[in-house]
Amino acid sequence: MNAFLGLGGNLGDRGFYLREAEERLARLGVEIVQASGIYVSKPWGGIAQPDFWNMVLRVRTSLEPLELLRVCQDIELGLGRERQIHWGPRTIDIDILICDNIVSAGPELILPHPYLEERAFVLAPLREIAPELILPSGRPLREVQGRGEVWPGDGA
Ligand SMILES: Nc1ncnc2c1ncn2[C@@H]1O[C@H](COP(=O)(O)OP(=O)(O)OP(=O)(O)O)[C@@H](O)[C@H]1O
Ligand SMILES: Nc1nc2c(c(=O)[nH]1)N=C(CO)CN2
Repeated sequence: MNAFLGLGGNLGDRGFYLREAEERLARLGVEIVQASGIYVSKPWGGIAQPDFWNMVLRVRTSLEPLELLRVCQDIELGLGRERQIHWGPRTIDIDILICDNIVSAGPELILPHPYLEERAFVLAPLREIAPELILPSGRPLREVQGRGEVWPGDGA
């Protein structure tokens, strides 16, 4: 399965958590095919909190989508992610954005990610690594901006 993952965090050493999440994914059966640069973004969703660092990975894995979700959640927990406020601050969040052309609306996993087209902090790094991508809705990625302020960071 080919997939895109969205990573982000806004607590602690944000560069460390992004790098560490990438390394742990690779160790747990998720091959990193391509990684975007790191982007800095204003918090999306209306909660006052520190700026985020975000990036997107193109990955390949033999895991099923729900298995991939578990791996992502285990890494989040291992890196000190605590679920407190919905859309609130966190050390690391790993969202599954797209898995092949799988569409699912299960209780645990919604694919494609429901806010994919609304989040500039996801669309900007995705555009860097997949500029020709046609989004699951049929819209070309290059024409979709989403909402929110995002700019290329200077790396970790
Ligand atoms: N595509 C997906 N990727 C990751 N989690 C998902 C997805 N679809 C549904 N979920 C579910 O969302 C639940 C809440 O996830 P989480 O606490 O990371 O939300 P959030 O990061 O605050 O918000 P958001 O998912 O909008 O980024 C998870 O327990 C997971 O079961
Ligand atoms: N800029 C930005 N804003 C967010 C982010 C994020 O990763 N980046 N994640 C959220 C919860 O998933 C809520 N808001």
